[in-house]
Amino acid sequence: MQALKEKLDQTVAYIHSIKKCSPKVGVVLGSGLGDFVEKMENKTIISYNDIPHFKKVTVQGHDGKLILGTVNGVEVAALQGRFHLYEGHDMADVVYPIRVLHKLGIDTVVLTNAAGGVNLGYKPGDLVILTDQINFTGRNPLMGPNDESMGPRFPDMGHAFNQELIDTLGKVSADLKIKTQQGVYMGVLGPTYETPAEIKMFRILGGDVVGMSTVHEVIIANHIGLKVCGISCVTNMGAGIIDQKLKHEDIKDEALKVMDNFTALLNNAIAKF
Ligand SMILES: O=P(O)(O)O[C@@H]1C[C@H](O)[C@@H](CO)O1
Ligand code: HPA
Repeated sequence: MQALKEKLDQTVAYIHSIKKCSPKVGVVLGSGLGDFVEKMENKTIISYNDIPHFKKVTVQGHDGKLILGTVNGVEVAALQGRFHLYEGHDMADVVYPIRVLHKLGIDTVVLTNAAGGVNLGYKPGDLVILTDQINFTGRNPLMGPNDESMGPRFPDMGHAFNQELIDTLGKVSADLKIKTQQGVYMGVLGPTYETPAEIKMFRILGGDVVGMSTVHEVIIANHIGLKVCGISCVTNMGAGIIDQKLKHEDIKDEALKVMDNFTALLNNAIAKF
């Protein structure tokens, strides 16, 4: 098997052959949240299909493009779409884009997703600044031999989401009068949505939102020393809270409805990161 470092070198060499760049902030855009890139400036767009060692995107609402550009003068690399374990990808492929962003030079990553509301005080359309996570997938991307040059064998996860970034997001949302919540992301494998009993259990366990991504990206980003923050868009209430049949199409549409607030929050926060 080709060594990870060699693969990363090839991927980054390809990206630099299209555009020399040194982004400060990386953004991963979850289901239905890809339109964030509309407001980016000086854009270079690269399809995942052309990027060596990137997999194919299979989930609707994930365009599969890397957008290099600027946001309020800050150099940003935005990933329009991600890979999920439930698609059948290997864990190494799921977290590979985070490694690529790191190798491109970012020091901060913003992980975004569509999620179900578990906290009964939330409602669809809420933006949730993530304060912590529960990895309920039973899988960890750091299983296997550890490369000490990338990070420690036993990474501390006591501050997985960076407090300064959380504070900045909170302050920017208050200044913009955009209502946000703060809460804990419960990461599951999917692809089934939850049963009402599972949602009830997640609430008891301390989850505020539930989704099928993000937790492994957070682990890798912490391992390699990135500053991490996360925003969930509550696209639906978790199963059993209201009588609603969950469909991915509706989830995408719901995410689109909050795009203006989501973009304003993120654009203004990035300028202060
Ligand atoms: O990539 P994210 O976490 O935004 O995608 C969510 C979780 C599932 O992939 C899908 C379910 O509708 O949307
Ligand atoms: O209710 C949900 N459960 C899991 N993942 C999700 N992604 C959006 N909504 C949900």
